[in-house]
Amino acid sequence: MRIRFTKMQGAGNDFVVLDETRGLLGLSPGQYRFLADRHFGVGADQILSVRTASDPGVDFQYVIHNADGGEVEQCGNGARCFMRFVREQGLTDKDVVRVQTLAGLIAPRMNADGRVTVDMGPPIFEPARVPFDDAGLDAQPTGGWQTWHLALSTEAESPIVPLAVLSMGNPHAVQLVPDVDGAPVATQGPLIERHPRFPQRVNAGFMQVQSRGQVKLRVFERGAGETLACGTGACAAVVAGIRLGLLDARVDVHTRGGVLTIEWAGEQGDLGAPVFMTGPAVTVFSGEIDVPDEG
Ligand SMILES: N[C@@H](CCC[C@H](N)C(=O)O)C(=O)O
Repeated sequence: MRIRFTKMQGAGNDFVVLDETRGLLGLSPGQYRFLADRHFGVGADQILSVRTASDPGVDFQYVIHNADGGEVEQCGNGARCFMRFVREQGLTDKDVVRVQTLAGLIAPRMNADGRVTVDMGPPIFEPARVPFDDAGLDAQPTGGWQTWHLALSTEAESPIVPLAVLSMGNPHAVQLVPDVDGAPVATQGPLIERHPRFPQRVNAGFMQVQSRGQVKLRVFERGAGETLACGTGACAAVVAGIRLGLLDARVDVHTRGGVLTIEWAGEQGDLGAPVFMTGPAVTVFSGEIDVPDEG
């Protein structure tokens, strides 16, 4: 099957974007993996599918697959690219669109400077909804909130890591590190991603706080490995930092691929306040590719 695609990136987190508004392509997990493959396919951290929505008042449906072929609930950098895609392809002329995702409704807005701001909805803190299995674990009071001290393996010398656990529609575990460039992302990332306490696996964030308004962040993403940036990871890290008493309500997150600005008014009384994320969304190229049949 020959398909048209658009390659996009947001702060270096890269995507293959597919227009399925005129009909579903019916791709299998293996075919998503092929598109994401950097040697045999196009190459991407995630595949984004743009579909029509059935609910009145909702403009589009946005479906996300990780590079490993698994469907996931949410993708922040992808949401900004989604917005640029539907505008550039003439699928809408609206400045704000309402988009259905597996995690609920989000609302990307195109700014005059070309960046995109996304209302990502509220963070989720209840362990069962992350999902995170907290049975028998004691939360450690930390800076006005809590962290969970998890042994990363059953070996005697296993590191025990304090993690802030929350969901932005998808699961995140965030730890504070003194120096993000020297952080053990490659070694601890896969262990945290597949820790048995996270039944649907988890995205593992490593955050260095530089000031109350500036952090550096690296994320080992579930289903994709370390990426140059993770939008939901940036939202989760900032929300965690605010709840831990370390950050103000507006924070610039410096990733390896660019800067994302995250705003959350939750500590002013309403933990259900939405998180806003602003950052770049860039089209790289478009093309066609033959996707092998499976079987
Ligand atoms: N890169 C994304 C997150 C994509 C999904 C994530 N890997 C997961 O499995 O939850 C972002 O920008 O948020």
